[in-house]
Amino acid sequence: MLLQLIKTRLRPYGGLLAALAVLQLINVGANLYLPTLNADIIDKGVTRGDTGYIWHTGGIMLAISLVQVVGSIGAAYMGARIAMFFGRDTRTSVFRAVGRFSAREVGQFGAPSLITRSTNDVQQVQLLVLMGCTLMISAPIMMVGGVIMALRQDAGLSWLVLVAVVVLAVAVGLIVRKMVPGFRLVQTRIDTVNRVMREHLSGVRVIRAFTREPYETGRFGTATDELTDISVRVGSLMMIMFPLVFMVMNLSTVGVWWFGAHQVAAGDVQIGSLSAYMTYLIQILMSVMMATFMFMMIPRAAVAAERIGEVVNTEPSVQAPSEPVTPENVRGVVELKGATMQYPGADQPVLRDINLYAEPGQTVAIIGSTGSGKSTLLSLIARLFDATDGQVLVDGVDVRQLDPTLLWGHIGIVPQKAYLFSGTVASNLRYGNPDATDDELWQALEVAQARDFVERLDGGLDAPINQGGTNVSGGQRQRLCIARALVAAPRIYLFDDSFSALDLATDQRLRRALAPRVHDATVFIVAQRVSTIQGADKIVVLDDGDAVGVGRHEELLATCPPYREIVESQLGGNEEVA
Ligand SMILES: Nc1ncnc2c1ncn2[C@@H]1O[C@H](COP(=O)(O)OP(=O)(O)OP(=O)(O)O)[C@@H](O)[C@H]1O
Repeated sequence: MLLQLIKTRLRPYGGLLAALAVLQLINVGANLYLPTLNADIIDKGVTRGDTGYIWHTGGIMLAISLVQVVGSIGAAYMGARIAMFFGRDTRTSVFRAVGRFSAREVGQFGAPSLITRSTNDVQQVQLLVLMGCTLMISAPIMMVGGVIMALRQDAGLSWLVLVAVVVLAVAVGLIVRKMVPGFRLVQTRIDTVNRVMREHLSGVRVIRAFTREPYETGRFGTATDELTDISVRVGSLMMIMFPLVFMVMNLSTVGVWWFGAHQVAAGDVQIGSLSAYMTYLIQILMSVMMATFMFMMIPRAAVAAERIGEVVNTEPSVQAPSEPVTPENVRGVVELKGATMQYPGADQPVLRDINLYAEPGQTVAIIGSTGSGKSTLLSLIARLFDATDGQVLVDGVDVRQLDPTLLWGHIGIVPQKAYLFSGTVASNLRYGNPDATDDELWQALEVAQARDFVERLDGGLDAPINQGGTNVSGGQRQRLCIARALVAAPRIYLFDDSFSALDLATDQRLRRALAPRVHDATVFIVAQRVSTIQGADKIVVLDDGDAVGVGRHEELLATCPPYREIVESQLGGNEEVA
């Protein structure tokens, strides 16, 4: 997964990678040549007292060092650019994948995990790419080149290099194997910390009201302790690597001096060659150490890449058809034929065999007890979920055959949990219609009974709105969401309990103003209050997923006992209210 992700994402940067390879070659080539020149200065210049040779070779060394500096800086710059591009592209791909998800997939991963995956996980792989750009090319060349150059100096001590490299490689391999499961746990525990933190922030008022701070602090403490615990365990393994590398390096150096001194004494090797050999051995072991760095990062990046891959490769359950039907004009006729819906993992359907027909100009109200499936029914129309059985049709076409973007473009949804985006009142209202004029925004606000309060806001239409709309009241938020749907002027309106935060008088005024505005659209209203819906053309009474009654208010009063019960409980038998 890791390799595939890196390959796919780096494909567009072939040119930059080639430039990086050239710069790395220059850098490493210069690094490898310098000790040989140094040996020459000692053996041919210093020992023979040839000052001219020392100056000449020293000059060449200086020039090569300059080239090496240029190569090294250039390679670092290119590597950083490639890694940044990689991070940006991968984050974008995760963001796009999440954008295609239906509510089902978002629920499956959970928002905190999706955030960790698009930030921390991407960063882990990005770090590896950065390291890779710096070491992937230079470390192997340095290793192989170092071995060749060392052999050229003195073949008698090559067994030492071999032993050192094998000992290091085996030890590192064993440690890395132990680290992989640890890294997986680290990422999962970061998810948990994020989840607890998110819940704490969103529920801060409830936590205070119920004085549950000690409990929440405890919960957060446990989550961070668990993360610390596994991080320390993995970190300890990581820390073993450095002393190990240095121990091998130091022992090898002692070995070279020990055995080399005997050879110098016997006159088999010159002192300059031994010093160059020493430098090459250090270079070889340094490159093994650099490769070790990479190996340390690979397991964590592999886990992160797997988690990114899970998001990017998850097929959304709500799929766009391969050959979508694209009607020229959407009228907004909605029909449900035997629609049944069962959430994944649930024992039984939350909606059973729902049949319903609504056309433009009609208002359909849906009423029923909590959890009876009202929001789910609206979700089916908007194709936020697909019916597990039966059909949902818009203008006679199964919604699964329609291009989802086209369908959503004709649906104005006011969700039960009113949500506003960070920005201004105007930017929120224009969400579904960026070209709407200020006049149109004011008209929509007027219908939604929000004109007065927006006029009073500092800045009016340009008044700032916080993320989620937390700087306006629940009722104001609901009215802004209604206005937002009106500005988009869709063919089908879905109001999911959108009037619940309004007082009775405002609710009544809003419905009166709304009626002429949506008279040629198909309107669905989910409501708890009978007064909100009793004028509807059709009322659907849901009871535990079954439509136990469909008809007008008077009809249902006469024929549908569950409806009569609801009416009596709310209006005390006086059905003429509002
Ligand atoms: N994403 C989901 N995954 C699993 N079950 C769900 C999901 N959404 C809703 N449910 C379940 O489906 C049932 C119907 O939920 P729905 O939100 O449609 O009810 P509702 O009538 O709109 O309720 P309310 O009046 O409280 O808003 C509930 O029992 C709920 O627990």
